[in-house]
Amino acid sequence: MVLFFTHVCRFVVAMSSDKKTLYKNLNNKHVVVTGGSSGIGKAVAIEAVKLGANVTVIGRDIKKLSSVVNEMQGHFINKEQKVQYASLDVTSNYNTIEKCFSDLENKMGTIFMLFNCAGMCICGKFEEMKIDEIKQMIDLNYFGTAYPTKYVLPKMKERNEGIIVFVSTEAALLGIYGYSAYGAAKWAVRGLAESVFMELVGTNVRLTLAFPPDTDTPGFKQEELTKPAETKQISGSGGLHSPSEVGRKMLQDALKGKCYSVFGFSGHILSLLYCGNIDSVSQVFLQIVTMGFLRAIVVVIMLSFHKIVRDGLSKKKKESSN
Ligand SMILES: NC(=O)C1=CN([C@@H]2O[C@H](COP(=O)(O)OP(=O)(O)OC[C@H]3O[C@@H](n4cnc5c(N)ncnc54)[C@H](OP(=O)(O)O)[C@@H]3O)[C@@H](O)[C@H]2O)C=CC1
Ligand SMILES: CCCCCCCCCCCCCCCC(=O)[C@@H](N)CO
Repeated sequence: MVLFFTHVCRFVVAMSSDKKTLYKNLNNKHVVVTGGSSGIGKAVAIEAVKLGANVTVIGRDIKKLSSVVNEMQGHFINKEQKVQYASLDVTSNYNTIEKCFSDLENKMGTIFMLFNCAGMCICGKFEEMKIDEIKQMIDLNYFGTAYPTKYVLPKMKERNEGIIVFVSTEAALLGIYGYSAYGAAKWAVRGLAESVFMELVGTNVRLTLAFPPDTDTPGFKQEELTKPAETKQISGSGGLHSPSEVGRKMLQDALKGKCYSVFGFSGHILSLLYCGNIDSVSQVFLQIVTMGFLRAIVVVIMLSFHKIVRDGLSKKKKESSN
């Protein structure tokens, strides 16, 4: 029985990740990575350099940016390759974003790929979040993705080529305790992607929506400091992944023109169940045949998450009565 289940799972993962690569290298192509100075974005930037791309990394802190530029130079695969950074707060108003992106294109050519990796998570129960934090989550995670995308999208459509990547989270496939303000912003990113998918039908422009699980980045280490115990326990069940593994997979999926990029077992299962756009015939087939069964499994998992929350409540009650 266990063996059968393992084989079925392997088959499911293999089927849901089959697709051919549209672009084998990125020679002479300009790739922009927001949040490219740390964590997942930095891993993506380095992988893109290894494929021959000219890469721009965007962030606020110039020290971090210039150190990544140095690191990227160490991975050049041809003499013509160029890298640069731009210090930009992606929560700025649209005019500022537009000006910065237009300067970048003047310096390094039209943008072929945009990775929206700038983002962060402030955890906590919704009623305990500061008003500023709730707004910051939307400004950074949603508008910080929507505005750069608004800039590149019409140009890509005009040239009829280009790839955009949105970085959401597994916590936008399932509502999770402690990820309320952050999760909502990442659900908005997912919502934007789902509509843009249909607006791209009939064009060669591609959008990839990524759902990373916990990933061991500087941002993750920071968020762990204030993360509620319940959130740690629930989120941890998706495992802890390395930024290079997540960055590489994200880039590969984007180069395949996939709508979705997921990581690990939990990501594959959740994406089958919470399906949106059509990625491949085999994936749709799998969704149709596994839907009921997977729903049952995820309900059991969700009930175990509810138990974690209930246990937390009784622990806090006990502590306050002592
Ligand atoms: N790590 C994880 O567990 C997961 C992360 N994600 C998402 O992946 C993305 C990357 O996360 P991760 O690598 O962990 O984060 P890091 O904190 O390690 O890196 C974040 C990057 O974004 C930049 N950034 C932050 N705020 C701004 C801003 N206002 N304007 C421009 N750049 C900004 C940072 O540079 P600087 O501070 O100098 O501006 C840095 O380069 C985020 O969207 C995150 O929500 C999703 C699921 C899991
Ligand atoms: C067999 C079926 C498997 C289903 C298991 C469900 C597991 C749910 C795991 C949710 C993980 C959420 C990670 C959020 C990471 C994130 O966004 C933050 N680290 C922000 O930086």
